[in-house]
Amino acid sequence: MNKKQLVAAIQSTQSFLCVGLDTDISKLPAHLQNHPDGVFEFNKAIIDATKDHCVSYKINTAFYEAMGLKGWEVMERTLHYIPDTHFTIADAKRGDIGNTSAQYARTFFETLPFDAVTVAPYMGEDSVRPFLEYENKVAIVLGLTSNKGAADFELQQTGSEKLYEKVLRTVSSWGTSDNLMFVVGATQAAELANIRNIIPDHFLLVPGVGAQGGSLKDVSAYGMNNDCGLLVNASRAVIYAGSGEDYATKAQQAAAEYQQEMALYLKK
Ligand SMILES: O=C(O)c1cc(=O)[nH]c(=O)n1[C@@H]1O[C@H](COP(=O)(O)O)[C@@H](O)[C@H]1O
Repeated sequence: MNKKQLVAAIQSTQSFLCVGLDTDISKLPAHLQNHPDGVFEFNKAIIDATKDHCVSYKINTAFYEAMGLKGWEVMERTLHYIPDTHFTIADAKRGDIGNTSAQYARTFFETLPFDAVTVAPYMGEDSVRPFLEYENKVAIVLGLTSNKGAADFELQQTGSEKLYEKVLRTVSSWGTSDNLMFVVGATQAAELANIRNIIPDHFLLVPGVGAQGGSLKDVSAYGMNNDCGLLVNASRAVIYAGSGEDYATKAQQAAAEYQQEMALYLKK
């Protein structure tokens, strides 16, 4: 799925919700704990329940890598279960010397046909470039993250600007708003107006609403552009909205609540 199709999906669904499939085996509802394919059954039910309320799914690879061989297989089946009307993100936060990044790009764009992968910019242009060489694929580069540690480097002043501002300005010159997006944490809404001055056209992947306390209202007020330009991710707040046998219904309700609020902001 490309940017144009994503914008059309946001318009028709009236949602810019990305559901995060951070499926933690220890948090599965009791009746799935001993199921031989519990993680996939859980993901399948969550996708069925939420697909009408969201436009994207983000699979955080850590939760699957932690399961070993079986985890990769579950991740692949989950990816193929997501309808192709939805934008798929591998949240893998990769980035290495050029030839290694090329293998990461192959992993997440060819072997596993995701639409996008999250990328760390620390190693510079040659580490990001291989992800930009694919048509209709997107590198989502970490800009200003949602965590406390964002203060350690990203928010530090480097000469006339903060480090994350330098990252946005420099990385955006390596590609286009078609093949690049940036991560900005919902907990960083105060910086969004400034971020929009630097990158007015790029989509932002915004994690940090729900469990991390970020405000959807503030993110929408300061982060939206003419294309919407936002994919707001919620993982735990949706997939663990319930913990019993009705977990999928509870997830649907949580996703529908986000979607209803998003529809209001899209109309503004
Ligand atoms: O790249 C990310 O997705 C990401 C960046 C960031 O700054 N903060 C952040 O929380 N994330 C991811 O977004 C998801 C947030 O999960 P919840 O806090 O449960 O909604 C997790 O998969 C995180 O790894």
